[in-house]
Amino acid sequence: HGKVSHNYFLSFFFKNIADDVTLIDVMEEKVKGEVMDLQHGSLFLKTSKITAAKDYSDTANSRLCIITAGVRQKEGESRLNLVQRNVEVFKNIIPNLTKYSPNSILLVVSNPVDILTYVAWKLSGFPSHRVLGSGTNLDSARFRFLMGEKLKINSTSVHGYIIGEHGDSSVPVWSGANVAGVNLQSINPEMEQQDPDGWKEIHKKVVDSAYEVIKLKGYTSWAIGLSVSSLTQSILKNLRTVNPVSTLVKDMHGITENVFLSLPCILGSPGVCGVLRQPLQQRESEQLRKSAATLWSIQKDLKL
Ligand SMILES: O=C1N[C@](c2ccsc2)(c2cccc(Nc3ccc(F)cc3)n2)CC(O)=C1Sc1ccccc1Cl
Repeated sequence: HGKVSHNYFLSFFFKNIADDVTLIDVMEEKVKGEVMDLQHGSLFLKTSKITAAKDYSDTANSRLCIITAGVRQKEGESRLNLVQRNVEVFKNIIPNLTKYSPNSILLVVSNPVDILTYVAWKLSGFPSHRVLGSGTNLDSARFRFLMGEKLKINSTSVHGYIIGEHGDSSVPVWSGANVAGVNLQSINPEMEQQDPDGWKEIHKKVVDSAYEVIKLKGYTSWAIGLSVSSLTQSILKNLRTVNPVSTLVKDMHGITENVFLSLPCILGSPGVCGVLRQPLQQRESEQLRKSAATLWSIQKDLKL
């Protein structure tokens, strides 16, 4: 809602992700103005149809529905209270989207993303492979950027996954961090323990930099927009790339509840085509199970 959500998607238009984009927002005048302003740039874009929806019927037969709507966390508001307010917002959005696009894929970006992806799954009744959350895709992008800075190697060649719960409690999979298959752990085995070059510091910087951007500019838009654009491209073009996104992880890594957490997923036109079972250290799978329990303790009380 407001200026942030639409900034998310400028990268959409710059990267020719889709040829037909419909924006819908409770701020009807705002979205009408945004779309007009984008249409005036058509000469310079390759997105043939940009529409401001007057109502949900204008979103009919969408292949992919991206949900960025949500209320902002109030000063000192508990996460549970924020979630319940966002559940009310989703009770409006999800049934309307699925009524007009019953075969679409739902991609949730709104925070807290792992819980709201579960909420979208429950409210939509869709099979779990057609409901995913941006999850730790942004966390992992920042992680690869920071490792690339440290190694002076382009982040596209520095591989590494942050999995689990998006945000403060995310889990870096150090055993998988590598350049050209050369595991960073073998480059300096102590990185887990003494951590001479501050590798542990990198995961902390992933979290701290989120707060730093908020402090400096008040919100985040470009990195999340670009990271969601890349997920969208893989789905709409059936690229089958592997990305850390929030998916139903029940029966994986000893998790028994219906919760959504990020694991490496193969993304294509069906949605989540597969989930990679990474060998995790005891400590890593324990953190996933701890997050699963935390999310379930909130989810079980939600009135859906
Ligand atoms: O880059 C961000 N910015 C946000 C933000 C805030 C206002 S506008 C955008 C951010 C930044 C910092 C904290 C934070 N916390 C939060 C937790 C639960 C919510 F429901 C909403 C926000 N959110 C939203 C968000 O999730 C991110 S990524 C992020 C956040 C915290 C730790 C690590 C990462 Cl990789």
